[in-house]
Amino acid sequence: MTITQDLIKNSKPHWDNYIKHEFVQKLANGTLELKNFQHYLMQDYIYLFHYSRAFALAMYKSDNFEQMEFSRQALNSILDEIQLHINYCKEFGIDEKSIHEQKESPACVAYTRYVLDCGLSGDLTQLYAAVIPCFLGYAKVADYITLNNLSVANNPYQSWIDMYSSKEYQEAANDATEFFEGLCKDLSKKQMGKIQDIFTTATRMEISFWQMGLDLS
Ligand SMILES: Cc1ncc(CN)c(N)n1
Repeated sequence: MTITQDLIKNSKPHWDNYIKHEFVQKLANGTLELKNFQHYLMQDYIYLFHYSRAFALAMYKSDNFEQMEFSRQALNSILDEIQLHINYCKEFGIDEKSIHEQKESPACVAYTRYVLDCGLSGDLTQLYAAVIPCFLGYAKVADYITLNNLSVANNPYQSWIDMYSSKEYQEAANDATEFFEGLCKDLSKKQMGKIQDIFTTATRMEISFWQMGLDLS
């Protein structure tokens, strides 16, 4: 069992509640109301802003150029994706002005500032423990939908599913996971306890993020 498989196992049942959340089920079967998806998408824009800050912090927390290069590439690809995200929002009837004018939801504040705090008060490995549930989790959500054939014909959210099932996203998630496992490999049992705690907390934050989409909170 890999380090990440072990972290996932120990974070159950939260991990399963994240991957199979009601928001995911509705997105897969096409019954998610547009207003819920729009709210989620708009908040995800803010989320991705702070997530980018987390990778900038990861560069600062790096011990060598190799580590710095990994986070630089991850940051570059998120920054490229932001424009795609804005275009994607437009397809779902959200204009750029309302994205910028919206208020950040409590779930988004809690999650993103938690991730940043892990990096500010901890080291690079702790910061990656907080971002891996996000990076890898969405690849697993897409796998869960596609491998179980949960998506329906003419699903309005198919492009979202396709984006996270894409070879590019899946490879990026695997690369980040491998990088994270490299950072963990010489940690003591006590240090791994802290990593588990962060990983599980970030997983619980992902559940709250889906719930925010459903509750329009
Ligand atoms: C909340 C959240 N978690 C994960 C992802 C996928 N990187 C995302 N866009 N937003």
